[in-house]
Amino acid sequence: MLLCACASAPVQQVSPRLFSSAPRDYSLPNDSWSAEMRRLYDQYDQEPGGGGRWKRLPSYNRFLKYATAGGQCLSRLVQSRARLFTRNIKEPGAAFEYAIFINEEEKRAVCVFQAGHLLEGPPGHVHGGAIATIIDNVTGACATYISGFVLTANLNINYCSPISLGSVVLVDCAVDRVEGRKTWVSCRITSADGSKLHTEATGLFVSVGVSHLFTG
Ligand SMILES: CCCCC/C=C\C/C=C\C/C=C\C/C=C\CCCC(=O)SCCNC(=O)CCNC(=O)[C@H](O)C(C)(C)COP(=O)(O)OP(=O)(O)OC[C@H]1O[C@@H](n2cnc3c(N)ncnc32)[C@H](O)[C@@H]1OP(=O)(O)O
Repeated sequence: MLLCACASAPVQQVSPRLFSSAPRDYSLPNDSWSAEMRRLYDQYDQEPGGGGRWKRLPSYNRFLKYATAGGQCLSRLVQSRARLFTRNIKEPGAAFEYAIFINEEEKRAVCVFQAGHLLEGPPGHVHGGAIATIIDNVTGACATYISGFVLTANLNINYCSPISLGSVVLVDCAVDRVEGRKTWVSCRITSADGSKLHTEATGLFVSVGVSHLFTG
């Protein structure tokens, strides 16, 4: 648990700045991307403000940047070293390469995901925990976009066929229902051409105030 003894600090005093002033956007193409990854990315990527159906979500390796105005609840050391799980390996292409696109009208999110060699589970294939991670990330982004700040309350996953290391797959999510604080999202991972089903999942996300993270 990362929260320290000062978890009872008044929430108003916790004003973490989101992202650094010039953060690297990890969702942009890099040299490790295969031609297939690039092709799918181009298929969904659209000009900002162009009125297209899909909007790419930028992706940074940290949520909180240590700022003098905030940080009462996490130690300076923890805050300065905290990194988003999916973006904490520096070598391009080694782990999670992905870009998430949101379709607000359809309440959908699609992620193009290239699974790197550090994600191995069964020989030559992606670890189930890594698959759960990308599902949590994409369904979480979809729920956040529709319902605001949420936490994952429940995730159910059926692993239908293994995903080869280095391959590119599509993670396709949709918000099924919103009821009060609860948002249900379903998800399918398929091969890039959609012909093969790798994984099916459903998630329940519960809306919380940011203060929930500091008060438990
Ligand atoms: C974390 C990153 C967020 C960053 C946000 C910033 C920017 C975002 C931008 C883009 C986002 C991009 C990507 C997203 C990235 C990553 C996503 C990762 C998300 C995670 O990795 S997140 C970590 C794992 N997650 C937890 O660490 C949660 C631990 N947990 C709790 O913090 C509480 O447990 C909580 C809050 C879930 C509920 O607690 P609570 O006290 O607020 O509410 P309560 O218990 O009353 O439940 C209210 C109603 O939900 C029902 N309910 C609750 N739990 C249920 C369950 N399991 N099954 C079925 N129903 C359930 C109740 O039955 C009731 O239903 P009803 O109202 O009908 O009675």
